[in-house]
Amino acid sequence: MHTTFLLAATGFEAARRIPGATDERLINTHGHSFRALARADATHTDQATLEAALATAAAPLHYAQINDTLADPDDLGIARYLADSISSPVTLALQSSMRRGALVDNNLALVSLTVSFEAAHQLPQVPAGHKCGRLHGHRFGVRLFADAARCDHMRLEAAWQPLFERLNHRYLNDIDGLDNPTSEVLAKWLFERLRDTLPGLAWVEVRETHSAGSQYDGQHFNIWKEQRFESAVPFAQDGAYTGHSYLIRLMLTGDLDRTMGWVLDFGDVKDRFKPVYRQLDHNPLDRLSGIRNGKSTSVAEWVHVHLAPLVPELSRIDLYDTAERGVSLTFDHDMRWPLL
Ligand SMILES: Nc1nc2c(c(=O)[nH]1)N=C([C@H](O)[C@H](O)COP(=O)(O)OP(=O)(O)OP(=O)(O)O)CN2
Repeated sequence: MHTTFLLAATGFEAARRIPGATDERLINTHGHSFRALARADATHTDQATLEAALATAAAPLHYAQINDTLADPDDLGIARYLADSISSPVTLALQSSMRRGALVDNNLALVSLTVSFEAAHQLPQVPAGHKCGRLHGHRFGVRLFADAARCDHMRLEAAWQPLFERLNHRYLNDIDGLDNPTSEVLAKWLFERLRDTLPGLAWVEVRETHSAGSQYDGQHFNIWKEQRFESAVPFAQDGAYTGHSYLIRLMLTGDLDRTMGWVLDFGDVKDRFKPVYRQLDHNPLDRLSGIRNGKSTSVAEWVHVHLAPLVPELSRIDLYDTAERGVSLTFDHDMRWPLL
């Protein structure tokens, strides 16, 4: 059993000022390229309706002064306005800048901070010859989510700063608690250090590479591995084909392997996906045996059928055919959120 969610994203350019903001820069009129991502249960709506509803909701804000439309023009106010403007229930994630965002989902309201640091590390437990056993490094992406009723962006920034100073331009293995610095261990390390200073901390994300990362919420670990495949799909009644560069995100939930310090090696996720990937990439999707049609929901379901026996930890599949449109199948209730 799984739940199918539809994903739609849009962007808008807008100005705003936030009277009384704790961040004084926001009191003056300023502008952003906003991005909104809506997710709706497919039993309540269809893709075209969701996309049209999101576009209609965002239209009054595009090239406008948000204060003319909204009494509460901060990220949370905008996210709530967009969510409330869509007739089906949606989870709405709003990004106002590279760093700051908000997420609303029924009664849940979160603020987010996206940051990064650069560091070197090596994984001492991996088998000989594994590339991650060598000294290497990353620009690690970090995203923090906290309850908006108890925390704001300024508190997130203030809590992050001392951790940034401890991590940036360091050899992670030298830091107490990070002798095996997998992204899971790092997410837990960050969560445990932020929990006491950051009221309402919900979860911490660590993006280790362009395609892989992990999340920790104090109890559960989720990891993800993304890949792209290039495929043809029919798009008209007469069967004419178009093509997409699909992005698939495989999310896994599980306990940490005590020795390895990870749920499953990102490389193993990629290897187990390989036989499925080969059938998708550079192929017409509607001709795959067992696929209902070329629609993204049927492609994601087909991937699930073929991959779940190979990856029992699989808890969610996100599949985007464009940057603005996708589906998300969740096999575990907790995976409704976090949204990526
Ligand atoms: N579950 C985890 N698996 C792996 C971790 C980790 O922290 N948790 N870390 C590594 C390596 O450090 C590596 O740098 C990242 O792995 P991977 O995604 O395999 O690397 P690439 O981006 O180079 O992968 P490609 O998809 O082949 O480009 C390994 N595993």
